[in-house]
Amino acid sequence: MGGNEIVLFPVAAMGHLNPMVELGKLFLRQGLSVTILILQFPKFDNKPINSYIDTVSAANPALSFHRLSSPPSTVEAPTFIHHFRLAIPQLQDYLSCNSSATALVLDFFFDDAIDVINKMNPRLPCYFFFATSASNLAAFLYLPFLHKELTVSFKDLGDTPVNFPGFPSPIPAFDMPIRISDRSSEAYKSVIVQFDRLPKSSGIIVNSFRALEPKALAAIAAGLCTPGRTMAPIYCVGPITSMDGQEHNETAGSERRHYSLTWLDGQPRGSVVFLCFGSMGGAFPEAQILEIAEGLERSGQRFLWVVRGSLPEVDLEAVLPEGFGERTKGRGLVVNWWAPQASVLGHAAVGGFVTHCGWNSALESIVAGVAMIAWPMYAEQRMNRVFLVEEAKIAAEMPGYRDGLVRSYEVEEKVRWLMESSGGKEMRARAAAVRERAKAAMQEGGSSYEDMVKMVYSLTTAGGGERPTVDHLLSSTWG
Ligand SMILES: O=c1ccn([C@@H]2O[C@H](COP(=O)(O)OP(=O)(O)O[C@H]3O[C@H](CO)[C@@H](O)[C@H](O)[C@H]3O)[C@@H](O)[C@H]2O)c(=O)[nH]1
Repeated sequence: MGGNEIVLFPVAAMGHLNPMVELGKLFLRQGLSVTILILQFPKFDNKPINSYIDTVSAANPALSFHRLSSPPSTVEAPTFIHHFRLAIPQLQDYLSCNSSATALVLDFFFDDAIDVINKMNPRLPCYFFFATSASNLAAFLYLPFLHKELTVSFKDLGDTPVNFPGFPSPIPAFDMPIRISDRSSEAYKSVIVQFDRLPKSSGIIVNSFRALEPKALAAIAAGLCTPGRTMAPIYCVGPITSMDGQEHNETAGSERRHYSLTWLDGQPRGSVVFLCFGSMGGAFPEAQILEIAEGLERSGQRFLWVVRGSLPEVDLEAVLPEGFGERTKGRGLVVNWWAPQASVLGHAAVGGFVTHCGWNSALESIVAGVAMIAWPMYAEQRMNRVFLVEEAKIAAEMPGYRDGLVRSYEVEEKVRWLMESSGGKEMRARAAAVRERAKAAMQEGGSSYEDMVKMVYSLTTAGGGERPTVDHLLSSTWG
């Protein structure tokens, strides 16, 4: 298969870049060559992204990163989608100068490119990588159809349950992403166009596994989400997670090991609640930081909490209640801005995870077999909350997240419930069982493995030739 170059184009933000880099590594293991295009968006926090790329490049020299230069902006406050659109000519240039590219895998936010690429080179297969759940894919694929059925915006429907074929339970309209809550907005219109386009690709790669989301995958396969249309094949090859950028943190005794991991070494097995709210937002106002601190203190539980303020470095002394550090010494650790989350979740001392429900966080928790408390914040996270709480039943909802301020007693009660109650114990056992199903999917003969075989076959032979030999998909993350 050597010589086949797969070009990956992720959104250069951790939650999108990280899984696509992992996908690239899986392709490398199948004998394909891989180039990852990087287009930085000036408004993102690019420092951790650059250091992540440096670490990954050093550990995987065969993975080639190619940086596209930033196009000059033509609008005042560009979104990364505007920014990307302006860079499409650079993507075309790259592809026309690299005739060895045999397939292109685009982040699903870069749907605009497909029309241009199809015109430029109709023989180049173009796939999308869908960085969130298959259940969300089912819902979004149906959106262009629902649009014709509904006459009002989600924002005007309050808690009215909205049914999407394949989404395991109805979604309260309030829980649809804010970006698409107003049907007259540009963002909403572009999402309708986006999910009209995805089915026309050569395939959609989903970071999930079949045993986790059977209803969504069955509905998509039966055409219920795209009635009357041809639908691209779905390859469900996850959970793809990684500890990259964290590798040096793992080994006990390593000088560069993150201090949160060393601290966890001294905690009893399964005793610590980990709180972390993603890589893009997750910044709380001071009032919320105070409520969390008081709740954790009163809960009596052990905790490891990654605090994000509006600036990269929070003055912890100034924002935490006076004497908090002293009073929780030994049983609580507060980390500023960033901790190696996947490694933390994989540490035996961690027993629960309070999360913003970013899909990578959910998958990392599943891979670690850790139950969650769902505190969704933005993007599609409230939809993920519906799935994790109501369908998978490996998360419990943090009350109060809808009110804009979660109160200290809510934090206290929920954390205690997860760690001490029999209901919490059952949920933790369920999470451990889901981990085993995820692992089975990634092993030779498992569903994600088989989907990877099909995908590699489709990427490299365009439907002809032998069934490719594929290495199992398990990485070091699985321990
Ligand atoms: O202190 C931190 C914070 C984050 N992470 C890592 O950063 C990634 C975060 O990804 P995710 O949980 O998906 O959250 P976001 O970065 O917020 O991801 C965006 O992209 C996801 C995939 O589309 C969506 O599900 C989210 O809603 C959206 O906010 C994960 O790998 C974490 O391990 C760390 O290692 N340490």
